[in-house]
Order: sequence, then C-alpha cells, then structure tokens
Amino acid sequence: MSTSIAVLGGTFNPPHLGHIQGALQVIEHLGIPQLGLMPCKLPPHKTTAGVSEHHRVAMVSLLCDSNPGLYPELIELDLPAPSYSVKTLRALRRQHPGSPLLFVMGEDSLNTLESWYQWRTLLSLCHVIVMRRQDLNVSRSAELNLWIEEHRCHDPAMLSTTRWGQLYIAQTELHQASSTAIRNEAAKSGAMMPEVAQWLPDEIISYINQHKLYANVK
Ligand SMILES: Nc1ncnc2c1ncn2[C@@H]1O[C@H](COP(=O)(O)OP(=O)(O)OP(=O)(O)O)[C@@H](O)[C@H]1O
Ligand SMILES: O=C(O)c1ccc[n+]([C@@H]2O[C@H](COP(=O)([O-])O)[C@@H](O)[C@H]2O)c1
Repeated sequence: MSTSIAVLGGTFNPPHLGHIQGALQVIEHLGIPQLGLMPCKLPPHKTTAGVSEHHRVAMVSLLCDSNPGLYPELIELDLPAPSYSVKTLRALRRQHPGSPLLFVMGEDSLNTLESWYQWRTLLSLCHVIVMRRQDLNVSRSAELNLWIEEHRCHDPAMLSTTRWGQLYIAQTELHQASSTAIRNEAAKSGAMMPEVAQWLPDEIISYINQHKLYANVK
C-alpha cells in the first residue's frame, strides 16, 4: 500500500497551537510521515474566510516552516468556492489513487457533520480522523451517533491497510485554543489576555502585528 496522505482542513484565521498540537499528535499516534494543513478558499458555513487567502496561507506556511512534519496543502485554493470537503477529497483521491487518504477534523466539526454537503460520501473517499475538542454547544443526533458507531474503527493499523471507510477518534489532548476567541480578544483592546495570546506561536504573533490583521497582539 502507498504512503498515507493526511490533511487537516480549516479556515486558519488565524492558525493556532490547537491546530498544531492536534496535527502533531495525529502524526505521532498514527505513525504517518507528514500532515498537510489545508486552508479552505471559502468555508461552506461562513460568509467570509475573514482575512485574505494570501495572509492565511502565509501564516500556515510559517507554521509549517517551524514544524517538520507539517506542510501547506493548497489544493482547495484552486477549486471552486465554497470549499466542500467531499469535492476536495475527490480531487485528492484522483491525485493519490493508491494511498490511504486521511481527513482530519476537530470533534466540533464531527458534531456538525450532518450539515455538510454529501457528508455520508466522505467515507467512500477517505478515512475521517477526529481530534478531541471540547464542544459545549452541540449534542449529536441519534442518527449521527449511529453512523459514527457503524464506521468507528479502534485499530489504527486499519488506517494504513485500507484506503477509505474508517472513522477513528484519536486520543489527542484537549487544547482550548480557538480562532474566534483569538479574534475577539484582539478586537477588544489590542492587548490579549495572556492565556489567549499563548495559543499563538511567536511567528504568528509577529505576522499578525506586522500586517495589522486583527489588532495588535501583545
Ligand atoms: N483547539 C482545537 N482542538 C482540536 N481541534 C481543533 C482546535 N481548533 C480547531 N480545531 C479543528 O481544526 C479544524 C480547522 O479549524 P478552524 O480553522 O476553523 O479553527 P477554529 O479555531 O475552529 O476557528 P473558528 O473559531 O474561527 O471556527 C476544524 O476541524 C476544527 O474543529
Ligand atoms: O463540506 C462541507 O459542507 C463543509 C462544511 C463545513 C466545513 N467544512 C470544512 O471543514 C474544515 C473546517 O471548517 P471551519 O469552518 O471549521 O474552518 C474546512 O476544511 C471546511 O472546508 C466542510
């Protein structure tokens, strides 16, 4: 079987340590060589991606430069908006027909999966890997829970011996970081609470300040 291809899709407005910690732990837990951070063109459930594609890609690229194992996967920027994951995974599947394809998402994304375009089709294209994330707002429907249990795999070896079809909940550590909280904090006063600022690596803080993306991050 060919080497696994793994991607974490996101808006990355901005990228933060919750993304990095989760991605690095998925790499380690699954024993895969690398994982692509895949900025979307336009998130399907939002009216805008926030700051420009150029800045989001630049921040993702900075993170990848300082984290061996992570690389920018820019395929969605060449696909039509909105960035429906099924369409992206079809395109990735065409590029890598013989590889296990791993689509990584946070637990909050899993909880809203029923609202995604052709969501049941995802597992005919890829494996879905879930990173743990506290999500106090949403409870899953009985139907979604049933689907999860039907497809859930407990043996990570299956993820490299089959190319699609498994849903795996990785026991990643919880991380509180959230792009919304970072943006809200920055907008408030220009001086973020230290616990929020520490969710951002230094190179991202410098980039945000240099380009005045939100407000100054101290
Ligand atoms: N702290 C975190 N722990 C685990 N998964 C996360 C975390 N932050 C984001 N993710 C996951 O990474 C993916 C991309 O996230 P995204 O770029 O939307 O960041 P976000 O912090 O959720 O942003 P926003 O608050 O703007 O929605 C999503 O599947 C999301 O669930
Ligand atoms: O395909 C969909 O309908 C769909 C709906 C919501 C989100 N997604 C994808 O999920 C990823 C995370 O989205 P977001 O909005 O949490 O940044 C990103 O790659 C989106 O394109 C995909």
